[in-house]
Amino acid sequence: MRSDLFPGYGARHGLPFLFAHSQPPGMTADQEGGGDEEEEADGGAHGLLRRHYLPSLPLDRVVPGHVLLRRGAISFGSCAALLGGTQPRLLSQRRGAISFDSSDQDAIYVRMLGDVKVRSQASQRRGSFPYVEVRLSLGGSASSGRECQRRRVRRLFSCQRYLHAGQLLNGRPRRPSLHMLDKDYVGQAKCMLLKVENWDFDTFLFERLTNGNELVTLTCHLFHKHDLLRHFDLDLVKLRRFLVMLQDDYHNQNPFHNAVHAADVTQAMNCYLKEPKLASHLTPWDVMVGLLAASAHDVDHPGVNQPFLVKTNHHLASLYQNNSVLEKHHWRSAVGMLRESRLFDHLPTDKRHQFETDLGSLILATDITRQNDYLSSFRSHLDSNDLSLANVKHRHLVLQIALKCADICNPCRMWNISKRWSERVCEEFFNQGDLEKKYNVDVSPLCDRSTQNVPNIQINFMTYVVEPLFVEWARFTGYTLLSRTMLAHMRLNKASWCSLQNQATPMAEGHRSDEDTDNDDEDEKVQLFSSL
Ligand SMILES: Nc1ncnc2c1ncn2[C@@H]1O[C@@H]2COP(=O)(O)O[C@H]2[C@H]1O
Ligand SMILES: [Zn+2]
Repeated sequence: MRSDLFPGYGARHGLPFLFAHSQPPGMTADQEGGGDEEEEADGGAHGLLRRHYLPSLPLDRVVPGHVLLRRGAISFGSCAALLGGTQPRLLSQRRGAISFDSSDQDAIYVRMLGDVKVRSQASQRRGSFPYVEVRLSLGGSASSGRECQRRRVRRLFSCQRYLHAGQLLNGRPRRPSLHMLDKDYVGQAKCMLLKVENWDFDTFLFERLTNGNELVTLTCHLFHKHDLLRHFDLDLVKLRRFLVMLQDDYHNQNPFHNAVHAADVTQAMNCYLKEPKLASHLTPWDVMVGLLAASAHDVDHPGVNQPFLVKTNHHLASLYQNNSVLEKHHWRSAVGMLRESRLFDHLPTDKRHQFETDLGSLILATDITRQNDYLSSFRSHLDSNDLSLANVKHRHLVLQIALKCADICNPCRMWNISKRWSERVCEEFFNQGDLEKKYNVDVSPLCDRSTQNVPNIQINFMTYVVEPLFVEWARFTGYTLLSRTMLAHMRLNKASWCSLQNQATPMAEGHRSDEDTDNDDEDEKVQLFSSL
């Protein structure tokens, strides 16, 4: 690995934050940043206490007070800091933009990129690696500084966040050319919502018609439709505030893992919740957990996969011990936002905790590396015909499977929509591969654009990941029209990719992309995708 993958160096040279988080081997945090270290009497039985003052790196930033209070972000919002323990700036370690106390296990979550203040400065970009460069290029002019300051102030008025979701204030790129057409677009978006239960719902179009507010608009609509606001006595303002935060924390610049994907998965989840076999047993609680898990399941996704985070020693990988790293991060981020929004403040504590636990268990099920565990459990229940949906545990398993299906349902959409998702997901893989080459780390399977092609990736993904899951789902639903439609689309799409495969860029010699999969058993083929 090159030394410039490591912190300090990364931050100073404008390299991605993703790389600016750990220490070069053999170097302490203090050495790294030239920070001071001093010994203080703590006045207690411990005698002398060694404290590490964190260095101020060029890209370091002050964490504003309101951020300290919000979301329990890292240690600065975790119990130790809130209860008057260690001060954030005196914490024992730093990782990239953020300081944290590694001994504090109460942190709710760690933000991927730093804090809100920073994101509002680089309002056009979110995400890990292009991020620092954008910041640097914005850093120069006084007028841009003033504009950033203004934006930051406006952002504090959180009511504006939901009134003007998706625009200026929440850091999403403004979309050109709507202006006078806004009203027409809103009308058309409403029309689309009338058919929100149709499988041919086009989330890309919905994104345009809602001017980038697809996730907020769709989820709010579904909450109304399922009468969840009334049932749980929810405050609409708080719900919108939560959803705007959520939408805001998806990274628009990810070709695939962005808020449109979240909206797409939420729409699919709603279709599955409507399946008669399931719908008749679902409680409002199940519906609410299912919909919110779908909306939140990839929040703050950095556009690279877990192996990438592990091999670049990303702080999230160590925080979550290299295990379901991204999924845990999505879950904890969502919990942080839920708490900040106070959406469930009126519910009893045990209910709130129950909701957070259920949300986590659904989101963690989307970890594709665990696909076979869930699939075998589901299959064996179907084989023995012992699923009882009156049983809360069985219902929960079915909800997990439903969310898994929703997460990878893009190959089961109509060709013109499905193809766009396929191209986007491969673009994200290849972008990661480009980064890996650039920084001289192993290129992940399927991420090398010089040896892979889209049709081949799609055919394998459908054959070894999508089809086995949807076949079982169809069996569970009793081969409903929706299940048959999805399988039919998937098979047609696969045939289309097969015919396109012949025209695709030939693989480099010795690197046929199916080479790795030809002689392996199904499990290994799934694992190939699991590494994504
Ligand atoms: N069309 C697709 N082709 C290949 N991989 C996909 C496709 N759709 C989803 N995936 C992968 O499936 C994974 C499901 O979990 P993730 O959202 O973490 O990341 C997703 C992608 O890595
Ligand atoms: Zn997803």
